[in-house]
Amino acid sequence: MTEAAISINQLCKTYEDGKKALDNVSFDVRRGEIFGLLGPNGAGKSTLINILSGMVSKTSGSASIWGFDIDQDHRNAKASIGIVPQEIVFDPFFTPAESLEVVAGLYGIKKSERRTMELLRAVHLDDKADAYSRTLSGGMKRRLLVAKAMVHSPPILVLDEPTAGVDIELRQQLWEYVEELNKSGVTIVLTTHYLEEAENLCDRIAIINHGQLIALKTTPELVGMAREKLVELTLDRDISEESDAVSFADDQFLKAEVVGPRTLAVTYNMDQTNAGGVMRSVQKRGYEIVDVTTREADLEDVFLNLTRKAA
Ligand SMILES: Nc1ncnc2c1ncn2[C@@H]1O[C@H](COP(=O)(O)OP(=O)(O)OP(=O)(O)O)[C@@H](O)[C@H]1O
Repeated sequence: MTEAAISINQLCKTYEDGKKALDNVSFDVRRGEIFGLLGPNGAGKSTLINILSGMVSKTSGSASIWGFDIDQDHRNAKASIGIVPQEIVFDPFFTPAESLEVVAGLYGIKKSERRTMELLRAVHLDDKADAYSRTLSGGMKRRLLVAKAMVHSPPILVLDEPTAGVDIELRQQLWEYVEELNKSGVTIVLTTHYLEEAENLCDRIAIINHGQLIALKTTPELVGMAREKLVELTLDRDISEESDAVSFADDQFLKAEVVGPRTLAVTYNMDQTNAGGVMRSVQKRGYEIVDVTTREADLEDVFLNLTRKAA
């Protein structure tokens, strides 16, 4: 049996003030995958990651990292994971090279086995090796954090909102590096608010909301859950009568909205009808259709639907 990279079992966390941040969460992250942990603000993502890193103590349940229980085999569990924190924390008086050397020292890595320059090159910071960290841009600081998390060559890298405040080009570079790491065998767990990034990068995605796991599926399965489609019709004349739009809504469509004087947006479920059905319904009321656009649901729609239902 191949062991999971991370195994989480009935994990609960209630903070001292009574706030229940995790409510009986169980799931596995498989070895070698890119796993996305999504959820709205305050869902419990950071709490979960902080429990794995040992920064927050759990209330009940269990978790193991690379087969090592976080309570019983704390040292090995910690050695198996590298965490890129949400907040930028670093010592402004160290250079990037020194920062990595300090971390390597903390992990007891021999000087001959350190990979300081290799890591800096990987995150495109080799030309800044000897600059003061305080002179680095926000994006550079974040990339330095990724390098710091990889100093002890852990088999799992966890990135908690790694691209918040990072511009598009740097985000792209960061993801390229993350994908390279993954290809070399590193299991990746990331939390992000950028659903598009999760959709492009992740093999599987878990969604948590109010401390509960509400979905865990492969990315295509999750996107496939979106059975809603939107068709926007431009008609030959103004949709003057309010009753026209309302009656479209009666035709088993999920929503019919007048979005412009001559434009009608209809949302329907692909299992119930199709764009042809929508157009027939409009034509039946005496309108000619001048233009049609359709939009497929994406991960964002699924995410909103699931979190709305669970609210
Ligand atoms: N130290 C704490 N004491 C009390 N409540 C806390 C503490 N840390 C977090 N919480 C609460 O627990 C819940 C989960 O927070 P958490 O930071 O894990 O969510 P999150 O999904 O990471 O959100 P975000 O995306 O905003 O970081 C929130 O309601 C939060 O206010």
